[in-house]
Amino acid sequence: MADLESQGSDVKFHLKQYNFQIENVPRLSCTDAKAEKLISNGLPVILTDTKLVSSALHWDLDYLSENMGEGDFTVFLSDTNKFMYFDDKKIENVKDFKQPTQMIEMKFPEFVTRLRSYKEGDKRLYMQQALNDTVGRRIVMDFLGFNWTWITEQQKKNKWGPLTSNLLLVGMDSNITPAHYDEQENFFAQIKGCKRFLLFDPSNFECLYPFPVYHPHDRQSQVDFDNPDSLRFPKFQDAKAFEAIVGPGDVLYLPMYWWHQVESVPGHGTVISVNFWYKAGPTEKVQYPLKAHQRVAMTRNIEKMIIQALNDPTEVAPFMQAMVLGRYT
Ligand SMILES: CC1(C)c2ccccc2-c2ccc(C[C@@H](CC(=O)O)C(=O)C(=O)O)cc21
Ligand SMILES: [Zn+2]
Repeated sequence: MADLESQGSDVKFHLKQYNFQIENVPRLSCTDAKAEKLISNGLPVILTDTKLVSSALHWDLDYLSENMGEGDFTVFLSDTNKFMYFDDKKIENVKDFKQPTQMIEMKFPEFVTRLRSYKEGDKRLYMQQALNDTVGRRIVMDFLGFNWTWITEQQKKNKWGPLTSNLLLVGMDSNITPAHYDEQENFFAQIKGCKRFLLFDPSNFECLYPFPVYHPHDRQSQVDFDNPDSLRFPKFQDAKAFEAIVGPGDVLYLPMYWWHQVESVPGHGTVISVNFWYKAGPTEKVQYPLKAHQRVAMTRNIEKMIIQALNDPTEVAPFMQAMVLGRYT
């Protein structure tokens, strides 16, 4: 991908500014031993030459419109540029929960028409759809042309579990996926346009204040990065971000449990990506001190146990406070 810096600092200028510390994620060739080492240690790295999705670098809205077939595709609509994930199975746990986005199904050509007729004030769109067998045969050929040899080798070397899905993501530039973490390993392949990732090590758990596990926004940060509430979230300013800007052909290794906020860089038009989510491998044997992501997994299990035992979300906080305040504090 053309080096962003060579496109002058205007790209940097477009990027939103935050007041936490930001360092760069390394950009390396996938043949570089340092890259292998980072991946095996569960550290993020941008790989510049995997050819993982070279067979799809010609994808654009017209090509996809002609070849994505007759299926329905999942599109999220938002009144703002933020597309916050929510688990609809947990909505009943939170009184008057306000859904931040609307999910609708539509044919690909309709999605393209709406994208192209977008004007200020309209709802923004973000398509997020697992690639399935309803797609046309050209897309199947492109999909089969992915560098499965390389990625399957990575899966084996790092003892990951099975590939669970390939999400096709087609969005508008300036769309933002707010900070969250996933419980799967992720090779994120950029096909068209640029995306800026802000990544945070799982040890930033205390700085990013995730919603309760029973909340529809489980795994998402409660902090509004554009207007952080320093009274409720005093440690947010101590968060330590790693920035990764990916363009066509780049693949970002996004380790499981790493927080990420994803911004589609303005001025590059439609943004197309495909991610490769892998289940975790067999849980590594426990060594002390526990790794940050193991603490996160443990915290989640304890929250789930308490919620199940009390069977009432509103009782969870008083229960935990009674257990800890004045006894462990
Ligand atoms: C925001 C959106 C469309 C969405 C809405 C409702 C439910 C789920 C999702 C969902 C899941 C994954 C992504 C891709 C990526 C973020 C990005 O590229 O924007 C990312 O986070 C990852 O690959 O882990 C994006 C989305
Ligand atoms: Zn994610």
